[in-house]
Amino acid sequence: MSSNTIELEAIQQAFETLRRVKETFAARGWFPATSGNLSLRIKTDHQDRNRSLIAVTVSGKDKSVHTPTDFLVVDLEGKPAAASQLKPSAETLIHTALYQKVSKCAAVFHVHTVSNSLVSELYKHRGGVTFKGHELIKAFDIWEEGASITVPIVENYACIPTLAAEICKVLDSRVPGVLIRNHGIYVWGESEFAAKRHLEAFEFLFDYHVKLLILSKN
Ligand SMILES: CSC[C@@H](O)[C@@H](O)C(=O)COP(=O)(O)O
Ligand SMILES: [Zn+2]
Repeated sequence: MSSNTIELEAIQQAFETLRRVKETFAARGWFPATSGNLSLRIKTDHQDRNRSLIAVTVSGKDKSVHTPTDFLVVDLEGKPAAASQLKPSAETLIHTALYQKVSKCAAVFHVHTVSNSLVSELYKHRGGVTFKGHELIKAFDIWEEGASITVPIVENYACIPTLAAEICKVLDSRVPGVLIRNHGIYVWGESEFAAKRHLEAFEFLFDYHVKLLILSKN
């Protein structure tokens, strides 16, 4: 089999995986008003990380609808790997920055939810939000009893290279996610499975926290 055929198959596989993730998250209402974006590192036969290709969602589409043009391939600079009319996510440079900065990063997911936005607004002044003693912290592969994690929060800069740089400044190797104030969350993992598990755990913690705050006010 030629390396072109292998690469083509890897691209198709990545698109299919992203399609399944997109469908699952859309069913949960995690892509309101065309927001959110997803990417996956494409497994190719070459080992050079700097030559990696990334499958990413096309910008501005209704992510609850399945079409033949929902994804495209970009390089680590965020440039389309082949001539295309399709526009990669406006936030592609955040994805590419994470693939370059986080070791073994293989998938990056971004969603806007009411709970992640509320938590980001409530705790931005502290630079992060801390969760302690939750069973679901184990989803981040942290197993000590009573463990705590702090999810960093950055300002929502309109300039994407600035936003990407700010995210890279606050990375914590134990915590695979960063909140952006009144915007959403970026989450990653060593596989699509791990990134999805991480995102579900973060969203559980945010929902729990917001509901606890409401209940404690009554
Ligand atoms: C329509 S609001 C959301 C966008 O501004 C952006 O934050 C977002 O998440 C989606 O952008 P996209 O270019 O579709 O990947
Ligand atoms: Zn966004």
